[in-house]
This record gives sequence, C-alpha cells and structure tokens, in this order.
Amino acid sequence: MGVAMSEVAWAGLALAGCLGLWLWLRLRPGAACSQRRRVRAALQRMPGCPALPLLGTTYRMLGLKRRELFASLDKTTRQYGPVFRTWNGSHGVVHLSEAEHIEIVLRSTVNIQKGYVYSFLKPWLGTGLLTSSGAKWHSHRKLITPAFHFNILDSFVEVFADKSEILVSRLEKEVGNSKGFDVYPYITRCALDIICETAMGTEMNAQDETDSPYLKAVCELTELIIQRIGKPWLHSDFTYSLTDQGAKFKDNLRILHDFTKKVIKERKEAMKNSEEFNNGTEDLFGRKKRMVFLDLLLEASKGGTVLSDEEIREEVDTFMFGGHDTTSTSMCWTLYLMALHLDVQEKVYEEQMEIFQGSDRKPTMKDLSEMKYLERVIKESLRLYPIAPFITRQVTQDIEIGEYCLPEGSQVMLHIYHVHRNHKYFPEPETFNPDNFLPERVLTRHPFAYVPFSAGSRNCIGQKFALLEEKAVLSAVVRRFRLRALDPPSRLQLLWELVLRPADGVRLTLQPRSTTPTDY
Ligand code: HEM
Repeated sequence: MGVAMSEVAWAGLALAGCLGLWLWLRLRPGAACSQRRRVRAALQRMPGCPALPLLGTTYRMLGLKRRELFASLDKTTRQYGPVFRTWNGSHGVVHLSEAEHIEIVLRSTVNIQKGYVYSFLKPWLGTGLLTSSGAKWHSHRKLITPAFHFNILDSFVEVFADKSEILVSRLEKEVGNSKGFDVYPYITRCALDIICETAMGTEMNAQDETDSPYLKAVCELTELIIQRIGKPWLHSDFTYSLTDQGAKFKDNLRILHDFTKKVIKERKEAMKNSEEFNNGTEDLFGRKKRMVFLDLLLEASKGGTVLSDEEIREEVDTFMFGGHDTTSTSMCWTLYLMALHLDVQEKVYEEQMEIFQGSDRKPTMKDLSEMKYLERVIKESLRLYPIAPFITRQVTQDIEIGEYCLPEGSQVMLHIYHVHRNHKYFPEPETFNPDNFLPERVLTRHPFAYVPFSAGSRNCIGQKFALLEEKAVLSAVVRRFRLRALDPPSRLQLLWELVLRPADGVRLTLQPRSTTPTDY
C-alpha cells in the first residue's frame, strides 16, 4: 500500500483535473453537450438545494459520518417533497417517492438500465443480472428464471430447516445473557450457509466459525462502495485505484473473487468426474440430489457457447451478494420488531403452535405456506425497513412525471423507503402493524405503494426464495425462544450500505419457550 497517496492529495488533483474537464465539456459543442444542457434545464425547474460546480449537491454530505448519510437523505426528502433533484457531481438525479410516479418508471419497458452508481459494483459483480442491461440481461434473466421454479425452491426447504436448526443451537449460548447480545452476526452466518448450499452446492459452515474472511470482505467492500458514491473525486477508476480506499477495495475484491472461482472450479471438476453426479438422483455425498443454481449455469455453459467462465463467476458473485445480505438484514429487522412488539410475537408463536401442534419437527413447504401471519409480519418489517431503500435507473428515454420531464441522460432515484412511509397509502405510516397486509387492505392500496422487491421486468428474481427462507428461519427461532429487544426505535440509527441496516446491530435477550415467561 506504499504507493497509495492520501485521499486528500488525490481529491485535490482530481478536482483540478475535473475542473478542466468540466470547462471543456461546458464549452464543447456536440450532441452530448446538448443532452447535458437539456438535463440541466429540466432539473433547474425542480425543487432542490443549490448546486456547486463539480461537487453538485454532494457538498452537503461532506464531513458526514457513515451513520449520518441515511438521515441526511431522509431529511432532504422530507424538506423538498415527492419530486426533487440533486446533483452527484455532474450527474443530475431526480428523486421520486410517490407510488403514482414510481409506477411510471417501473412499468417502463425501455428505462430498465441501472443508474451509474451500479458501476461501482461492477469490479465485484461484473455485468451479472443485477448490473447488466440490454441483450445480456434479457438472455441471462431467461436462463436463470427456471432456477427459482417452485420445484427447485421446494427442494431447498430442507436446507433452510437444517441451517435454522444449527442457528438455534448456536443461539442457545445467549440464553440468560441479561445484558443482551447482537443477533446480527448469527443470522448473517446462517443466511450465508443457506445461499452457499442452495446456490453453489457448497457447505461453507460459516456457523461453525466466528470469523469468516468472506463475510468480512463483503462488509468492508459494501462500505467502501457507499463511501465512493458520495465522493465525486473518487468516481474515476484511475484516481480511486491510487488511494488507500482503492487499495483496500482491491484486497477485499481478491478475497471474494478467489472464493467464488475456487467453488466454481471444484463444482466443475466434480461434475466432470462423476457420472453419478450427472445422471443419478443422489449427490456426491449420497444425499437426494437437488439442482443448485451453479449447476444450472454450468449445464448451460457446456462447450462455452452460452456462458463463459467469467460470466458464470459474475452470476455466482451476484447471487452470493443478492442472496445473503438482503435476507439476513430483513430477518434481523423482523426479529427486532417482534422482540419489540410482544403481542405480535405471541400471535406468531400461536400460529406456529397450530401448524406444528407442539412438535419440533422441521417445516415442509406446506407448513411454510400456512404461515400467513408470519408472512404479514415479514412484509410489514420490509415496509418499515426496506432492505433496498433506494434504487436508481438511467433515463434512456424521456419520462413525463406530472408537470416535469425527466430527460434522457438524467438519473432517477426511486425512494422505496419513503413511499412505504407515506400516509397517503398507509394511514399510520410509522406504526408497526402487520394487519396492513390483510388481503382486503392490500387490494384497496395502490399496487406500487409497497415495492420492497421492486416491480416490473427488473424486479427481484429471488423474492420467493427470500420469503421461504425467512419463514423457515424465523419459525425455528420463535418456536424455541421468547425474544425481547433492548433498544427502542428512537435509539436506532439507520446505516445505508447498499442494504439498510441498523448501525449497531440488533440487541436482544432470549428466554427459552420451554420455561415460564419472566420479566427479564
Ligand atoms: C428480503 C430479501 C430481498 C430483497 C428486499 C430484495 C430486493 C431487491 C430489489 C429491490 C431489487 C431491484 C434492484 C434494482 O432495481 O436495482 C432486487 C433485484 C435482484 N435480486 Fe433481490 N432482494 C432480496 C433477496 C434476494 C435473493 C434471496 C436473491 C437471490 C437468491 C436476490 C437476487 C436478486 C437479483 C439477481 C436481482 C437483479 C434482478 C434483475 O435485474 O433481473 N434477491 N432485489
């Protein structure tokens, strides 16, 4: 890391360079320039705070701590209303937080290209399903969709149940710890084990070790990406690669890529070497064979005609990221809310008792489909704490939003967090109320007022997987323990790091269900 210059020095150099570039771009004639002028003119009509050359409106974020970023954007949104604009350096971003407006964007079959901020994910995920666009996205989405077919999900329920069993056995050691403990690492390791086995057919056994280098690298990398988004002078790949942050990013990237490459290589060799693996009904370890996501990709890439090795790596990294950080964070929020609202927790428990009649057997797909109340609780948690609070699109064709035009070349940011907390659609938006998801209420609500998994053609491909996994894990925890939260919502700080997390984790206390409740 000896060659890395300080971030401040590079910021100075990059600013000087950018100033020259900015002047050149402004004075230069041509199509790109006229598009920029159109964007500027259109965004000038929208409310928003004053912008500075080069920095745009990001100067408002300078000096903020990580945990102050989300609160700052929340405050700006409440100040400027349902349509406003910001400037992230030279990128004009229009922010929308009403269901009617979000619907226009998500229903579009043209404006499906992700916003420029996703380019900071590309060194890690390449152009996998989340970040790609155009023909590549279309063909990969078609290829991967069968991996989430009901029959395949059905075969995963056993994995969800096995990993949940390990989770509750690990949680036993926290029983009686009256000071409380952070449940977040336990849930994350469980979710990681689940995605590894279901997506790659690999046992990671993250629940057996407390220090997973993979997990540590994911956490550091996502934090670095968010920091980079808010600092326009780090947007250039060249500048970034010369900073300490860029060097740290590269180190973490190597850990993540080495891991996925190793898994793919091993699976490929196993596939090649074992006839039983290819034709039989049992896997290499004699268990009932299930089609994992990676097998589907390897199958499709035989002969290298459909998917190259690099494309497989990109998709595996995308699913490893998309498939564990999201569900683990969502489960933590649900646990927190149940631990805070004991009446809701008791109703969840009663439903479990009805389904399992006191037995501690593992759940089946049928059991999971009967957990209607738990499903409402999970959905309500995702309303209050959507894991992806904002998603962005590149506007590739003008969009009309009421009196405004979002011109081609601008970015649009959809505020899932704010539409979920809008009293137009949810009468008491700040109150946790699973009955918001009673079928009759859902029917009368605007269909785009609740979009935790996004909607339209680029919706979340893993949403059914996520709900099943969460039900299985949460069912196991609630059947075994009474939960109590230590922190009221007023003490929680929200951290926006690609996913929306509680800044200090989720502190709980546990009491076994087998004992009489105490006022612990
Ligand atoms: C509670 C859990 C989850 C939430 C809240 C969630 C949310 C989302 C959202 C909002 C998007 C749209 C992103 C955008 O437009 O930029 C998305 C896309 C995606 N999600 Fe999820 N997700 C969850 C779980 C999962 C799981 C378990 C997987 C995989 C196993 C997954 C894989 C993906 C992929 C690959 C995409 C990109 C789809 C495309 O563009 O075609 N997600 N997710």
